[in-house]
Parts: sequence; structure tokens; C-alpha cells
Amino acid sequence: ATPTGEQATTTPVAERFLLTSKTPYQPQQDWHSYSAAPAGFTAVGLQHVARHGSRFLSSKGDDILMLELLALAAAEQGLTARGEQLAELVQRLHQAHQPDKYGEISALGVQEQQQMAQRLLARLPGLFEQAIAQQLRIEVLHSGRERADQSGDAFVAGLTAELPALVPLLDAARADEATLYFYKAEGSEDFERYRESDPRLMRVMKQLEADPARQDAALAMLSRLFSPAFLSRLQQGEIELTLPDDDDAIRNPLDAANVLFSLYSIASNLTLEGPFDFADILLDEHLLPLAELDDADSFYGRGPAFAGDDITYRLAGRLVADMLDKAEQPNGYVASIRFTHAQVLMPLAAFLGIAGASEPLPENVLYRYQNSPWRSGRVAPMSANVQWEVYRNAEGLTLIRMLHHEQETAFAAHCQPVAGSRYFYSSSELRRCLLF
Ligand SMILES: O=P(O)(O)O[C@H]1[C@H](OP(=O)(O)O)[C@@H](OP(=O)(O)O)[C@H](O)[C@@H](O)[C@H]1OP(=O)(O)O
Repeated sequence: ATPTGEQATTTPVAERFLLTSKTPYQPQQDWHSYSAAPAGFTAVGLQHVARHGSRFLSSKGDDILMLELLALAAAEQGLTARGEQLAELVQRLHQAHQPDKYGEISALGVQEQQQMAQRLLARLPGLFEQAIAQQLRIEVLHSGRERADQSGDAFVAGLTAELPALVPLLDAARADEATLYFYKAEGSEDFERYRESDPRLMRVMKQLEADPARQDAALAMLSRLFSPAFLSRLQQGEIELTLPDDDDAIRNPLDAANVLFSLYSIASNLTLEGPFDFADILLDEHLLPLAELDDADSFYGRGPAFAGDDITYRLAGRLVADMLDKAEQPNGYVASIRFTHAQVLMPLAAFLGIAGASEPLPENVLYRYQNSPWRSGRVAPMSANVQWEVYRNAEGLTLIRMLHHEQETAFAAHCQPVAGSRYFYSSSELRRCLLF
């Protein structure tokens, strides 16, 4: 997959971010190729925010529902040989989550975070040596949820394995819901209302689910696994599988296909616990319409969404203000490192105006892969991150260079970099162009 854009026709389907928001992390640029800071400026700080690393299923559910559907089919001799292969695979995937790995980061997730920390030290060695010499501290913040806290631990382990002298400089990790869980914290009532009942959102999601091509892909996917007799029972609404404390359910072929898509995509995060290989079971051409639906759900639910309305990303302004304040007033800290969720990294990228992550759609244009560059696999893969390197000169001017998944990235077009540079912005310009 190309970090900047996607050749719609030449990129193999498998590279079209089929794993959507479950895409494991890859750094998008080698730091050796980063542009040099303007003359007279040295790195003095880092403001970092990352999604947690690759993980297990966020909660029990999709595994249980699929096991129940497969058992129901098996009891009616309604499984094909491939369906029996799937049943064995899903059983192993379920077992890998026991006794309670739901919501935790996986071994791959630990690796992603540790290696990101090691690349940070490799690209800014002077910054951390200076911090040790001047006893500057590192603030560690997370959303309050386990996988975010675990990711902070992995990142910190990556730092201290290389530089043990950092250990006494690290604050104890603490939750900061206002900036790292804002979509659920107080003040998020308008956003909650949008998610639950906005008529535009309800309309577009209903349209996308009803799309005949998507319905056909779901049926084609399932017809490789279940007998025609069982599938028609599912189509007639004779099968209803629900969960006690979760609104996920299987009532029709699209529900079943979406549950299968969720298991297929999370398997990519569990390669070190697995392997859980869906290659013989699912075809990319059936997965693509489901990935598009999942991306649409994220685009409208926590991405740029509808042109002229910032309801889905307005609250990210709290985090941007926190990052900017701490970049300008370090108060004895060299870095703030933050660990959160896709529900923060998606709106943050929209708020910052990052190209490919911030283009909304007019209400009368439905999200499709053909008419939007937005892909959750590109905007918020696992371990997605925004890093602001803070530079200062002898006059005390503060510049910020942004990295998005470790790629040099411009802020919104209406933010002006300093003369003669593409990626370095004064903090006062960013305050003007982002927060006013
Ligand atoms: O895909 P599921 O249903 O697990 O959705 C998760 C979110 O995962 P994502 O869809 O973003 O890949 C999860 O975000 P994460 O960054 O923590 O992985 C979120 O915390 C969780 O609540 C689910 O989101 P939802 O919107 O509540 O379904």
C-alpha cells in the first residue's frame, strides 16, 4: 500500500486496506530521509499521541456469535467442507482469547510500540541525552482503558531498555479522559447524540447496508461456507443470534458476513498467537465491500463525515490545545507520550487537516472507495500516531514538525510553515490556524 495514495486499479485488492481499522502498524517513512530543521533550531521536546498496539477482540461477542452460527449449521448438516475448516479456525481463535484477553494488546502490539520507541531514540538521541543531563521528565498519559495503558508500558519499556537512565525521569502513567477519551468524557453529549440519532448518519448507513452489491458479496461469501438450505433460513430471518450484554447480533446474511469480517481482520493482529489463516476461506472480492462498509462507519462515525459540520472531530481540539500548551510551556518536561484509541486518532487527523484524513463529503455524496481517499487502515491503523517534534532557537522561537505514523506531514493547508520550510511551523501559527 502506498502511504500517500492508492492506485485504484493497479494496487492489488489485498493491499487496499482490507483490514480497515485492524491494519497492523508500519512506519510510513524512514527517519533518515526527514528534512533538516531550519538553521539555529535544535530539538527540545516531543508531544506524542498514539493508538494502542495490535490487539485481541475488543470484547467477547463476534467469536461467540460465529461459533453459535457454525454450531447451528453443523447440527443441520449445513456446513460445507470449507465451513467445517472455518469452524475449527474460529474455535482456535476463540480459545486464544481465553481466559480473558479481550481488550488487551497482542504480542505484535507490544512489538509495534517497543520498536516505535526505539526509532524515536535513534532519530533524536540528543534530545534524550540532554533530558538526562538536565533531569527533564517524561509525562505518560492514557485513555484509562487497559490496552492503552499496556501500550504505554510497552513504549516505555522500549525507551528504558535503550536508556535505563530515563527510568527515574518517567512519571507514573495516568489516565486523562478529557483529552484521550473525549468522545465518552463529559462534554461529549452532542457527539453521543450525533452517533445515536443524527438523521443524516442513519440515512447514509442504511443506504450503505442496503446496497445490493454488498448484500450479494455477503451471500457469495457465506455460500462457500453454508448449505443453500441453511443460507435461505438465514435470509428468511429464521435465525436470530444475540448476546446478553451487547447489541451485536446475527439476524441476516450481512450481519453474519460482518461478524466474519471482524474475525478475519483481528486475526492479522494475532500472528504471534496464531496463525489464524483465513486465506483459503474468504475471497478478497467478497471482503472489499465489507471493508468499504466498515470504513464508511468510521468515516461518518469518527472521521471527517459531512462537509460543513465538525461534530465528529470538534472535541479533538482539547487534545490539540494540550499538545500545543505543553510544546510551548514544557515546565521541566522533555516529552508527553499519550496512548489512546482509533476514536481519538481519527478525529485528530481530521481536526489537524491532514491530507487524506480530513476531506469530508457533501451530504448528497455517499462515501465509497471511488469518491474518498479516506481509509481507516491509512488514517488509524493499530499503533497509529501523531508526533510533534518541538524545536527551539536561541531567541526562544518554538517550531513544530509533525509526523503522522512517522511520516513528515503538513498541517491543514491554511496553516503556513515557516519561510523556506515545508514541515516546520511556529507554535503561534499553529495556535492561530488550528485553535481560533
Ligand atoms: O471493531 P470493534 O467493534 O471492536 O470496534 C471497537 C473499536 O475498534 P475499531 O473499530 O476502532 O478498530 C475500538 O477502538 P480501538 O482503537 O480501541 O481498537 C473501540 O475502543 C471499541 O469500543 C469498539 O468501537 P465501537 O465504536 O464501540 O464499536
